[in-house]
Amino acid sequence: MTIDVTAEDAGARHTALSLLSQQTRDLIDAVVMTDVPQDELLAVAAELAALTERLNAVRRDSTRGFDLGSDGVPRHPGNAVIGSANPLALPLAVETTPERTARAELSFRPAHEGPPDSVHGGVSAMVLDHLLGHAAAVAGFPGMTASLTVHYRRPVPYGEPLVATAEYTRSEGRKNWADGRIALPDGTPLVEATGLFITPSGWVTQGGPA
Ligand SMILES: CCCCC/C=C\C/C=C\C/C=C\C/C=C\CCCC(=O)SCCNC(=O)CCNC(=O)[C@H](O)C(C)(C)COP(=O)(O)OP(=O)(O)OC[C@H]1O[C@@H](n2cnc3c(N)ncnc32)[C@H](O)[C@@H]1OP(=O)(O)O
Repeated sequence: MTIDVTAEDAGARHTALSLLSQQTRDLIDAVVMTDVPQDELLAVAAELAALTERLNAVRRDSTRGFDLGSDGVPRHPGNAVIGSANPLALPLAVETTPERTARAELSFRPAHEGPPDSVHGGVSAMVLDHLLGHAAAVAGFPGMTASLTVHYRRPVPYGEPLVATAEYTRSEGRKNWADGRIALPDGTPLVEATGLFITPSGWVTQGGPA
């Protein structure tokens, strides 16, 4: 079966994909938290296998594209952190200032658990990696993460409102740095990070990632 997706309204299709992704996030959390009997687990697994088959009826050859706007803001529906069409993404809704900052309100979910009752350190690092890179990009310096230094100050709770912030700090040639943190709403820092984002030489002449 083939479907000409270009014939569909792109906005409506994106809305539908976002809805499917959100439903899948809810499903993931339900799987992590469920306590239904074993027979029911097996029955749901069989239904899910059938649903997966329906989605696989028409598959893309490559993942959804990445687009960096002239404002430095990435548009990337398949992204693992911000992608509205990626069930693994929170998704993070990032607010920016053109000068150098990025900010997002977020709440982690049970599926992000690492130590008991708190968020896996790798998940926190992933969020900060993205947000720091975002801050560098809106400052005019998009780049690939070369290094990320993370300091874990306090356990990060899931299911509670948190705030992530990042700020571009400086550049040396193609090397660009940003700092950021995940904090409680009252400003108490939980995780702090510094990242080095290197603009690949090809991007300098092309004006951004292809
Ligand atoms: C939405 C995210 C999509 C992914 C990113 C795409 C676009 C980004 C643009 C905007 C997006 C906005 C927000 C989000 C942005 C980012 C968030 C997450 C991004 C990622 O998730 S990204 C995946 C993980 N990331 C990689 O997959 C990198 C693999 N790697 C490479 O692609 C190369 O390795 C590269 C490009 C890093 C450097 O390559 P290169 O050839 O340009 O560098 P070169 O060797 O010329 O060195 C030049 C100078 O940097 C120093 N230097 C080099 N590497 C260093 C290191 N690691 N540590 C410390 N210093 C280093 C040298 O010592 C020299 O220093 P000096 O000039 O002083 O001698």
